[in-house]
Amino acid sequence: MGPVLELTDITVVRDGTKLLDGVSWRVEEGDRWVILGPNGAGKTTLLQVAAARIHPTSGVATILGETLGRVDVFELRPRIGMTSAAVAERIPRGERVLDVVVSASYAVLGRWREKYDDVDYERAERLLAWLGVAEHRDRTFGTLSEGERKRVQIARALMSDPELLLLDEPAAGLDLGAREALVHTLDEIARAEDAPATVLVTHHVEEIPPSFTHALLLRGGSVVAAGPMAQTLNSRSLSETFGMPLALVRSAGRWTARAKP
Ligand SMILES: Nc1ncnc2c1ncn2[C@@H]1O[C@H](COP(=O)(O)OP(=O)(O)OP(=O)(O)O)[C@@H](O)[C@H]1O
Repeated sequence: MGPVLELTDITVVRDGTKLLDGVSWRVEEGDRWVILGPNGAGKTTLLQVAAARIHPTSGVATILGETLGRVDVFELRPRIGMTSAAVAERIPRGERVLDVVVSASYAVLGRWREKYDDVDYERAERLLAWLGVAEHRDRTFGTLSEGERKRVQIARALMSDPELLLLDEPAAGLDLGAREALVHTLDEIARAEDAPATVLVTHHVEEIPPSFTHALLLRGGSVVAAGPMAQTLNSRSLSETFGMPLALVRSAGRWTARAKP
C-alpha cells in the first residue's frame, strides 16, 4: 500500500497570491501529524487540498492512491474524515446530535431523505459514547457548548470509518479543562489499533497529543521543516516558523512554548 497522502511541489494561488508555495509532503499509514504555523501560514489551505476540497494550482496531490484532477472527488471525500470551523458552520443548529453523526455515513450535512440502518445508529451511539457526549444524543446541535460540539464533530468525522482523519483546530475556543480533555481523547483516538492516519492543525504546541509522531511547520505558505517529531520540532524550528525567539520544552510527552526574554 502506497502513502495515504503525497503532495509534490504543490502551489495554491488565489487572486495572484501564493497561499501555498512549493509544498511537498508525504503521510504514511499509521502516521499522526501535527501542522503548526502562525495565522495566515496556509494551514487550512493545505488541509483543504488534503481533504480533496480544493485542487492545487500546480503540482500533484495524490490522496489515498487517487490523484486530484483524475478522480471523482465525490467518491474520494467519504473516505476522508474532516472537522473544521467551516464544516461546523454548515451543520444545521436544529439537527439532533445523533443525526449529525449518523448522516456522515452518506457524507451529507442535514439529515433528509436518506435512510439509515440500525447498525448506523448503533455505530453513531458508540462513537458519541467514546467521545464522552452520549448523553447529548437527543439534544439539538445548536444547544451544545463549544467543547461538546467539537466532540460531536469528531464523532461525525469518524462515522464513515475514514482512512484519513483531518482535524483543523479542534481545540479552538475551548477552556483549559475542555482542551485538556480533548487532547486526551485525541491521544486515545490516535492510539487505537485501527486508527486512520491523522493530521491535526493547531497554533499551539500545548495541543499536541503525546502519541503524535510527525510535525510539519508552515510559514508564509512554505514548509519550514517536516518529519518525525523528535527531529523536526525544536526551539530553533519553532522560532523560525513563528518569526520570534521561542523556547520549547517537552515534559511527560507534552509540549510548552514561550517567548525568550
Ligand atoms: N481567496 C483568497 N484570496 C487571497 N488570499 C486568500 C484567499 N483565501 C485565503 N487567503 C489568504 O491565504 C493565507 C492562508 O490562509 P489559511 O486560512 O490557509 O491560513 P491558516 O494558516 O489556516 O491561518 P489561521 O491560523 O489564521 O487559520 C491567509 O493570509 C489568507 O488571508
